[in-house]
Amino acid sequence: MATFLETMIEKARSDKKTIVLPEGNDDRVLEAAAKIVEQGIADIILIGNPNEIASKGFSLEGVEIVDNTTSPLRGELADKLFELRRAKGMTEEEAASLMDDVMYFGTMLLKTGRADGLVGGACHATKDMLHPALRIIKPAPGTKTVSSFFVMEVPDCAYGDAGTFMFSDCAVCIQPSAEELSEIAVATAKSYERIVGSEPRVAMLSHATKGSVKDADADKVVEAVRLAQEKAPGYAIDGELQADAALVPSVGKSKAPDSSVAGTANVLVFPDLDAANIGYKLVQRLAKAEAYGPILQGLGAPMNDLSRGCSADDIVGVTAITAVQAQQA
Ligand SMILES: CC(C)(COP(=O)(O)OP(=O)(O)OC[C@H]1O[C@@H](n2cnc3c(N)ncnc32)[C@H](O)[C@@H]1OP(=O)(O)O)[C@@H](O)C(=O)NCCC(=O)NCCS
Ligand SMILES: CC(=O)OP(=O)(O)O
Repeated sequence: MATFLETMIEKARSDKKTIVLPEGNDDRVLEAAAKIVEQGIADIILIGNPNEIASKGFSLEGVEIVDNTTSPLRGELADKLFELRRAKGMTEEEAASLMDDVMYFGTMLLKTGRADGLVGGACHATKDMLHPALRIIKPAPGTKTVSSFFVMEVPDCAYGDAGTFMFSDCAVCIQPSAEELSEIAVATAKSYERIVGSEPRVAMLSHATKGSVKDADADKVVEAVRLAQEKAPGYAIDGELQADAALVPSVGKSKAPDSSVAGTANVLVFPDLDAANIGYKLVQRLAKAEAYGPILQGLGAPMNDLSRGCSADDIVGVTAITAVQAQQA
């Protein structure tokens, strides 16, 4: 059976999109760009200094290299950025100087339709790519809360969909309210359906299962479950569930016998960013899982982050997912 990544690569190839990789100064990004182009996954725009990139010796035939420090597009992109952000207090000088920032420059290539998606974050902290994403690309119409997910592929795992899961929100919302958590749950259910292609079973995680503990944190999840079920009655969404009750059929049956999700969850929604970010990194490192993401959901155009600990192959994977998101946009 094809792995998740093989499926994404095959889909990406079927209708090739153009993806910006803004961090042309990073060897892992150059290695990934060479692989992406060689495998026909996407057309790539690399941002960086062409001489420095050439000196690294990667096979980058067919890759468009744009130097943001000398590009003739700087003026046009700065003017457009100023127009977009002047009401929020940005000056013309600030917009012009942000063209030195590869994340802002790359985001403006996406905003002006020169690319279909962007993947960055190999050598930038998440907030450095979230700021241009949220300020320039902005939430898609009808979306209030932009959030993120990781696709986790856990080897030798009988839980979830034979070891495939989505974890959310591991990157964006620091301390989501019950309302925001319910939006995250519904958005991740939709993402699971669209990206993984099978039916989501969403567990909203807590340190309590079905009233076993009563406190403000557990209550927040209980309220989020109520709101999510109200917003999206067609999806299997349940909680509050502890992780073992969500994943393990026998524990689910004993702790939450009436739950439609307990013991079978493939989408895990964590109560806050601490739990989610720590949780995905533990599974990635201790269970040797592949972790693709963080993939942003709810943005007006596909723009995705990477962990600074990513490998070249992780960048290839996130680029393939971004290209598939661009096909679905
Ligand atoms: C996402 C994050 C950067 C936003 O920070 P912030 O201080 O709210 O950002 P700003 O106030 O500059 O907001 C920028 C814009 O985005 C909007 N925004 C912020 N978070 C948003 C969200 N989750 N969904 C939709 N819009 C959002 C704001 O309303 C604002 O819009 P406007 O300027 O057009 O009015 C912040 O929540 C954060 O740092 N998250 C954690 C990132 C991280 O370090 N993750 C851990 C490692 S992966
Ligand atoms: C998603 C994430 O945790 O990113 P980083 O490891 O770069 O902080």
